Amino acid sequence: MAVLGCGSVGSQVVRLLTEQADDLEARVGARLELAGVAVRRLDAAREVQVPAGLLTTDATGLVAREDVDLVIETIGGIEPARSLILSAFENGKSVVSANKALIAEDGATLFEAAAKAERDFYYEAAVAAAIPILRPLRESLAGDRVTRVLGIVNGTTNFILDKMDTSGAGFSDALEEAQELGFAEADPTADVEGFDAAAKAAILASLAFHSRVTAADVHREGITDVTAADVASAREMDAVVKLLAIAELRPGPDGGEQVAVRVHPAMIPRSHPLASVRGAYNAVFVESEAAGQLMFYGPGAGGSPTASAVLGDLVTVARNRLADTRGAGESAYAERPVMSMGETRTRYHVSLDVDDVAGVLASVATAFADHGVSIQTVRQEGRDDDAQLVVVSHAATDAALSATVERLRTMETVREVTSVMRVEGGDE
Ligand SMILES: NC(=O)C1=CN([C@@H]2O[C@H](COP(=O)(O)OP(=O)(O)OC[C@H]3O[C@@H](n4cnc5c(N)ncnc54)[C@H](OP(=O)(O)O)[C@@H]3O)[C@@H](O)[C@H]2O)C=CC1
Ligand SMILES: N[C@@H](CC=O)C(=O)O
Repeated sequence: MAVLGCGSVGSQVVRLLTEQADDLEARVGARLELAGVAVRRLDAAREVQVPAGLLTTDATGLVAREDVDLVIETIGGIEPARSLILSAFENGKSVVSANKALIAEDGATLFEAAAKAERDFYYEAAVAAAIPILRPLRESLAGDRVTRVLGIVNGTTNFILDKMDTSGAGFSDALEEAQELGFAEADPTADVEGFDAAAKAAILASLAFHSRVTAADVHREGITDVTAADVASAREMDAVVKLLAIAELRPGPDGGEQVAVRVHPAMIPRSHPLASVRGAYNAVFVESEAAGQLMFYGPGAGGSPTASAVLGDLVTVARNRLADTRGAGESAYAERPVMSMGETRTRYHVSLDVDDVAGVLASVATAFADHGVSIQTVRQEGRDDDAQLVVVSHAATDAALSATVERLRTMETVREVTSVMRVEGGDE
């Protein structure tokens, strides 16, 4: 067996493989021998003592070795991870990976290579780290019909939004604290701009709906524009702001079904199970026809939790290898089109700075009505120069809401559209 990468995740994989070698042998039925650990720099400080002579910078050579039949990829990113995984399959090895970015971008190539080589490709760690969610979607719920997946799948952004909610802090201060505590990376772009969650959403949607969904199909908005005022406004509604990954089956225009996938901040009622997911934790809420509502909760990041999921996959792959069989693979796909964001329906919370004059409420209501967006509630906050209207709509398409907002921006009585946020959960 070979481990590629020995960073946060790879080092914990190596640690568990070493510390639990006897238990793993008992569970698998054969000793899992570590043949090598590929890294970029031999002299880098490591969180784990790698057994002497196992570190190498020749990942390609390691993958091709005859005494390696399982490869664990924890390098991350697109290249060289993709070439190394493809090379592993070409050389007849099975692969376990934690690489959400690669699977969301080009999973199809990897699944086809695994199928052609008749080898396993498992990647439970790629979404929500320690939380078993991909196996339940692929196997446990394979006989049911999943209709919706709603997840908090990024620990960094959940920590930041939770901090903003509990302390009233603004985004920058909460991010700074997340970085000081080691939750957010020095370059937090992938997390706060929603790229990480979008990759996970693509993988969840693919498995939940047996469709091919890539990261490019996911509508993505991050949390950098979420303000302390948005969070306070959510609190007024007894709601909380979360970065949600949402994948759902929706009726398409031709009577068929489409897959709608998106990542954006949204207000959800505090009574919703996802509202109580605090700090850097993750949770995935699944709705299916027969089972009803299921929730999967736990640590969604970190070396050790992620290594737990990697090792789980490793045991499955090793058992399959011994039995000379392979898992179900990813071959059976329905061709469901991806719905454009404009057609996606949700509720909206719109805050406006307005002139405090007679008729302003009616003119704002008319702008919504003219675009077919039904209003659930309107409230005025403040007076005179400080007047604000907060409008919460019933479910409407994104296109209709965007057109409404454009109209509001042209109205003389509307000084500024200060915030537009989606509302999930509760009545449509
Ligand atoms: N960290 C987390 O909480 C989670 C991570 N993941 C996924 O796990 C994977 C690994 O993440 P993480 O451990 O955090 O990443 P790190 O950056 O901590 O580690 C990456 C490792 O890959 C090695 N590496 C980089 N380039 C090469 C190369 N060309 N050849 C050989 N080795 C190379 C690095 O070597 P060197 O040490 O010498 O620089 C390093 O050991 C990613 O796909 C990530 O998305 C999934 C869930 C959670
Ligand atoms: N950066 C991610 C960790 C890995 O998936 C997060 O913050 O959740």
